[in-house]
Amino acid sequence: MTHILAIDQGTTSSRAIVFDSAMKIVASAQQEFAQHFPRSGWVEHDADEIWQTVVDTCRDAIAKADISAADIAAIGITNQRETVVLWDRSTGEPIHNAIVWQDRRTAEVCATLRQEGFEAEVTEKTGLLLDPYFSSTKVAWLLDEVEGARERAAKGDILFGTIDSFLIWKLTGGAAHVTDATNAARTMLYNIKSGAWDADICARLDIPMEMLPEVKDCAADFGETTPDLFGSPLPILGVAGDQQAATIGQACFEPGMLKSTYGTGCFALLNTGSTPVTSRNRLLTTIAYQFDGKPTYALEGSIFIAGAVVQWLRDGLGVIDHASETQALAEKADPTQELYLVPAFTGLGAPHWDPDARGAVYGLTRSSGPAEFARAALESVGFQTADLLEAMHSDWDGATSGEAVLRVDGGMSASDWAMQFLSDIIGADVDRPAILETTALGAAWLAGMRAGVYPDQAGFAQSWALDRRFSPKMPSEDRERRIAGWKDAIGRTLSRS
Ligand SMILES: Nc1ncnc2c1ncn2[C@@H]1O[C@H](COP(=O)(O)OP(=O)(O)O)[C@@H](O)[C@H]1O
Ligand SMILES: O=P(O)(O)OC[C@H](O)CO
Repeated sequence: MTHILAIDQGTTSSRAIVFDSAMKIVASAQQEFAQHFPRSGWVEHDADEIWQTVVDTCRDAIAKADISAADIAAIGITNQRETVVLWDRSTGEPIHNAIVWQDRRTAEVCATLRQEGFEAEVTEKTGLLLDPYFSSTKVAWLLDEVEGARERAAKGDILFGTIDSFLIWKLTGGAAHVTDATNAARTMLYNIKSGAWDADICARLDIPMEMLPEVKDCAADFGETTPDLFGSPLPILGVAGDQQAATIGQACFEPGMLKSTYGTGCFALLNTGSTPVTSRNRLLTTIAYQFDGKPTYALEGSIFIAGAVVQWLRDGLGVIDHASETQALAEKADPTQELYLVPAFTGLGAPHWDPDARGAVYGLTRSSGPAEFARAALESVGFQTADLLEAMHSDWDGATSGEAVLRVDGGMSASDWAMQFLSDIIGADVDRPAILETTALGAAWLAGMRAGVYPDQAGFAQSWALDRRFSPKMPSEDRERRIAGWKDAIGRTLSRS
């Protein structure tokens, strides 16, 4: 029993990864599932389909690893956060499609609650902003729209959970209705300071507390899978939301340590230690991880478009066939042209939070072509990160102490060009680890540590290995000019400007 099975349930695909006793990946399986867009701005998933992809990929990964369930010491789960599932306690059937974190259907409700002055209380208690991104208003929407749901929820017959919670319910055959503190922290119903569901917020949104799961540490006993699923029962011993799992996988365990994950979007988390820091710059305060009942907090900045700007070059403009071609294009771009591409395709996230802004390109000349666009696209990710780090530094003194290093992961961190520009523009070292699967690694470590097969926190931190460090090379006057150019571009793009 030396292997660990990590389930990484993401927004577009489910993955299962088997790690061996040395925390090395031995096999993995991945399945995409359908995205449903019933109306403009609405995004749904079929939770049953997600469940099926999770079971299939787990079985597949176990088979590929050429082991049996009896060789697996524990399961760790990491998941897309905020997405809401409501299901029937007696049948385990979802009562509606899951409403995904990207879904904007509760924008008006949020605006009204904000006008009524509710945001201060929400931020004070949950560390979040009154935005449709988070779970709570989606839960309220479902209780309003599905006939009889609120009454049944009040009797405890309908349960709420984020994806981790729903998966655990299914994996354990309905034996456990639980979640972990990092997922709870994204619901906008959980008081991150007192560590409890907040009765006032639940009452204000008319959400019966009977439907909420029990909240546990990230490394805890979440239940055991039914024996029929994988051949023998497996304990679920680790759970964390995907961005928190990446923070853990990157071993950002000390205050001041910072990671940024570059997938479709980008999520940067700065460990601020045992005290929650309130942002003056509209960053989120969240729980990075929780052990022994003690939360460690983080400031989080979310950017909606990172790798997706590269997808746009491929699918929208058609100037590349593969994401990796951006490197060669950027290298041959005309150095005298300074294009600024603001990828506000779906509005701007932190620190601007402008849902109505739309994308723009500034500085075009007659000789601007694919190479200049590719370079501007990669640069936009660095500039957006610089905005987040500036906000973090202004929010928290600890962010500037010690050796400032940004640890990166996610698909886009494979781009050497983008990572060098990132280092140049933030003026700090950027470290890319040997294992880029940091999200799954984080979940696996939580479970393996709890099972006693993986090292403790200090030992795990020591095992973190560098692939490559990118250090700033850009002269400071160039950096200042480029940042000023970006700020000007952002200022022109904001819908309020
Ligand atoms: N070599 C590369 N250069 C630039 N961008 C890349 C490269 N490889 C992948 N990407 C981008 O990374 C993203 C995929 O990263 P991934 O971590 O798999 O994302 P997600 O988990 O959000 O689906 C895509 O948007 C893709 O455009
Ligand atoms: O599934 P991902 O990797 O796009 O991550 C989604 C985030 O958890 C949303 O907050």
